[in-house]
Order: sequence, then C-alpha cells, then structure tokens
Amino acid sequence: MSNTLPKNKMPTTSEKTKMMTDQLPLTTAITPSQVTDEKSRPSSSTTTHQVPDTKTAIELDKFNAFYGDFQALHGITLKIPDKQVTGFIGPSGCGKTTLLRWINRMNDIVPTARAEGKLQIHDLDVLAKGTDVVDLRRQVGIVFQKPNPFPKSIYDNVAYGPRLHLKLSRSEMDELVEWSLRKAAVWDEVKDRLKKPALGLSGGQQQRVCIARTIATGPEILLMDEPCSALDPISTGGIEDLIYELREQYTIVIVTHNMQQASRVSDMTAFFYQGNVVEYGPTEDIFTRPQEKRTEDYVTGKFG
Ligand SMILES: Nc1ncnc2c1ncn2[C@@H]1O[C@H](COP(=O)(O)OP(=O)(O)OP(=O)(O)O)[C@@H](O)[C@H]1O
Repeated sequence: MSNTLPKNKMPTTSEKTKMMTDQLPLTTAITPSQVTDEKSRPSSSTTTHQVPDTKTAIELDKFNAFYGDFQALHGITLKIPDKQVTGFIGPSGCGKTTLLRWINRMNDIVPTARAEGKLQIHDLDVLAKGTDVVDLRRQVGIVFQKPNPFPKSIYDNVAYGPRLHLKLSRSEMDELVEWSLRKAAVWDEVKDRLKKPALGLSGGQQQRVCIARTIATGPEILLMDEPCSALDPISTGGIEDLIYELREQYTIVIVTHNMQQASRVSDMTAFFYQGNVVEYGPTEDIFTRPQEKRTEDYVTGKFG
C-alpha cells in the first residue's frame, strides 16, 4: 500500500526576526459534531512508531477532555516535536479539534468543557490554575477553518494584535505589517492595497492575511484547524507551501481531513479514532507502514 505523496516543497531560509508581541482576541465559536458511540470505543493505548529524537514542544500524558458528562478524549499521550508539522487526522467527531483547542485553552470559553492530565508546553503547565492564559495565547496562535478577517483594512487586520500590546512607532508598525505579510506569502498580492478591506480579498488571500495576523503577534506555536477546508485547490496549494515554509520557525499542529494534505505537509501524524490516538509516528510510517488495521483502513479511504 502506498498513497503517500512525496514532500514536494523545500523549506526556504527563514528570517530570524524575534518580536515581543501579544495575543489576538478569540473570534470563533466551537461547532459540536457527531456524538461518539460509547460501546464501540477502542482501548486508549497508542501504537507509537520510532519517533525521531527531537526536542518536544507540547507534551500530553493521560490527557482526558470532557463536555459535561461526555468524555471526548481518553488518556491521550503524545509528544509533539518542536519546529515540525504534526498532523491530526481521523474521522469526524473523534476529538481532533477538542485537543487543538485545549492547547491554547480556547475551550475555556465552552462552559461544559473541562480537562485533566498532563498538557505541557515546554515547562508551562497549560491546565494549571495559575497559568496566565493571555501569555499562553501569546505563545500559541490559532488559524481557523474559514478565513475570518476583521471588517477592517488589510493593514489594520495585521496591526490589530501588536497595537493592543506594543508601543511601536509608525515605521516600526509598517515594518512589522510588511514582515508578517511577507512571511505569510501574501505581501506581493496586497502591498498596493493595504488600506483596502481585507474582506475584499479572495478566500486564499484572506486566509494568508489571517495567518499574517496570527504571526504578527509572535507565537511559537501555530494551531491550524482545517485551514484549507474553505479554499479552492490553488489557494490550498498556496497555504500548503506556506505551512512548509513556516515550519522552520514555528511548531505547527494541523487538523486535516485531507489525507494527501496530511502526507504532504506533516512530519508527524497522529491518527485519532473515537477520542483516542490509535497510532502516532512519522507521517511516512503512518501512511505506508501503519501498524493498526484501523489506521490502514482510514488512510486508504475504507472509512471516514
Ligand atoms: N461544545 C461542545 N459541547 C458538547 N460536545 C462537543 C462540543 N464540541 C465537541 N463536542 C463533541 O466532542 C466530540 C469531539 O468533537 P471534535 O469537534 O473535537 O471532533 P473532530 O474530530 O474535530 O471532528 P470534525 O473532524 O468533524 O471537526 C464529538 O462527539 C463532539 O460532538
């Protein structure tokens, strides 16, 4: 079996710019999806492949997540490597978004949501009561399924977060906006219309402006929840190229339903099923040498 596409993009050399920045407001509401069949839930053990010896950015150990009485995630144990792309794949309702949204505590805004176990970003205990959520979200940016630019100009979208928390001169802000838009590979397309509404851009351009807005605030980790699901194939290709380039500088976690996308952009892949991580390892292993039948069936399209 082999449905892996080769990694077709080479990373570019990244700038080493470092910024002191702050968070963006939360703008998107969670969408509940299908309810899991409790009886058919598999055991919570994870098959882990030989994992390259790299620094860990995010560590989970026996992590459980609940919505009221419903347990959405069961004993998740994962080490997400630093400065790599980790893909979360699995059928609808298996808990991918739930986990993504715990990484920067976005689930705090869901009244029934709670979590227990270990969820650590470097030395930071994400679930601890004393954790500064503002600071956490400064480290962990999120990009959503549908591009969600603010009803403002392109420039003001990108400058929004930095303006809240940084005292920059006009020229410093111009520089930061340009740097962010360049980093998000959309500068050439928007440089002559920075004062025009971001909502007037194409979907793919809007998504790249949203990525620029996220990186303008200086995160170390980028969470992406199906960032291409609302985009056409050409825009999707543009975002995938961008993810590949950003991985040199950011730890990226991406939820995707697109198996080809997962195999193209991810270094590591975790296959989720009914609230468990069934199998986790280098993407090539998951797609070409899965050890679990359920993984093989999923990546070959037998169910989904
Ligand atoms: N706010 C909520 N309240 C109650 N249950 C929820 C809520 N959000 C998600 N769920 C439930 O938690 C489980 C996991 O949902 P989640 O959205 O994390 O899955 P997913 O794998 O990301 O699905 P999809 O691929 O469809 O986005 C599902 O059974 C879902 O119905």
